[in-house]
Amino acid sequence: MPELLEVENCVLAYDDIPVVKQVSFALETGSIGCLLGPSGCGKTTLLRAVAGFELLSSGEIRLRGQVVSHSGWALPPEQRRVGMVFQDFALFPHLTVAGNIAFGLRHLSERERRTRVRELLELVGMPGYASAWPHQLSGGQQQRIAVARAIAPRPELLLLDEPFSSMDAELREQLAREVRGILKQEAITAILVTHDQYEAFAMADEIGVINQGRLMQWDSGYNLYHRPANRFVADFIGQGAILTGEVLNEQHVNSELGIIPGRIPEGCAPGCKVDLLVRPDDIQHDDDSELRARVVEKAFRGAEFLYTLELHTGTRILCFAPSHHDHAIGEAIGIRLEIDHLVMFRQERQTT
Ligand SMILES: Nc1ncnc2c1ncn2[C@@H]1O[C@H](COP(=O)(O)OP(=O)(O)OP(=O)(O)O)[C@@H](O)[C@H]1O
Repeated sequence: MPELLEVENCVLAYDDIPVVKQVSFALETGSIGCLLGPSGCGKTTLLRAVAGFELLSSGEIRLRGQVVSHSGWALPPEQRRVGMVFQDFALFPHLTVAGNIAFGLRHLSERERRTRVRELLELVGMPGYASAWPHQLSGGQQQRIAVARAIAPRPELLLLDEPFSSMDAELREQLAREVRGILKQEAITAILVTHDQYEAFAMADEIGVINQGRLMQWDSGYNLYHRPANRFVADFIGQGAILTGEVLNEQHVNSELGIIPGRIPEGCAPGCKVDLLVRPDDIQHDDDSELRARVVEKAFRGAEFLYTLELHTGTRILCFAPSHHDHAIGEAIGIRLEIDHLVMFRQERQTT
């Protein structure tokens, strides 16, 4: 059985300048994917191509195995059974909440329409709001109604373009989780576009990190954090420091933090220089450890402090410590490595 959506070797260009370069990924029915990347990386352009608003320079897009876009041709958006939710609340101000949700249901009888609107209001947790007007709703409520309106006609695929970006970080994550629950209940396949990794983690099953039009890695949030495919993903996802190391043998590397075991990148002989990714959770504060580092910055995070520590070499690393370990700036504290998988990349500049 084919995947619901297949994007294969897609290239998109504006004025002959490619902004999406050879991107391929696939989504199974019921799965939520995310295109994540910095501003201008091409994620909206790619989403618009999936919707049918942009023409491909080359490549192919298939829905249920049927080609809907290929070089220079696109099945029009209204023939794709694709729903969309945008960043700015696109509710019709002159229609009530019920009128907005019913907008795409004109093919149904009056009774069926009323039943579906009631069902969706329940689903988005706003059963008493049928006759409210959009301006009477909060931003989060408006976006919930926008989602209800988009999924009312049961699209095969729902596309969400930065739907929560005008909200503050906490509400954004909460709404992303809620909308995930709604989509999962209705078994709707969806693609979210965002530059916010926490929103992506809260909502998506699979995330594609894009940089300058190229897909760097398509993977679960867990793997992007713990097994980044390259330096860009390692820097973009989560926090951490990059240390320099030198390969000692097939299993060990020598670094500013001592000799550490890890999987040596392919083609790296002893003596090869590598970059090591060290996450804040890889470093444990331990008063009894001989390895010490100086506190240069600290940020209170409630249960924890995020310490920026300087090693004797001058390199800075990050460390979470329970907030009852309240150390002063300038103090040298004991640290211990607790690295499960050491992530390392071959340094690009070397020739050996
Ligand atoms: N209509 C257009 N004409 C010419 N260039 C465009 C057009 N739309 C987008 N671009 C360019 O294409 C590149 C990708 O834009 P796109 O909007 O897809 O990025 P994005 O990752 O969604 O960014 P953002 O998060 O800022 O919306 C950018 O360099 C942008 O300037």
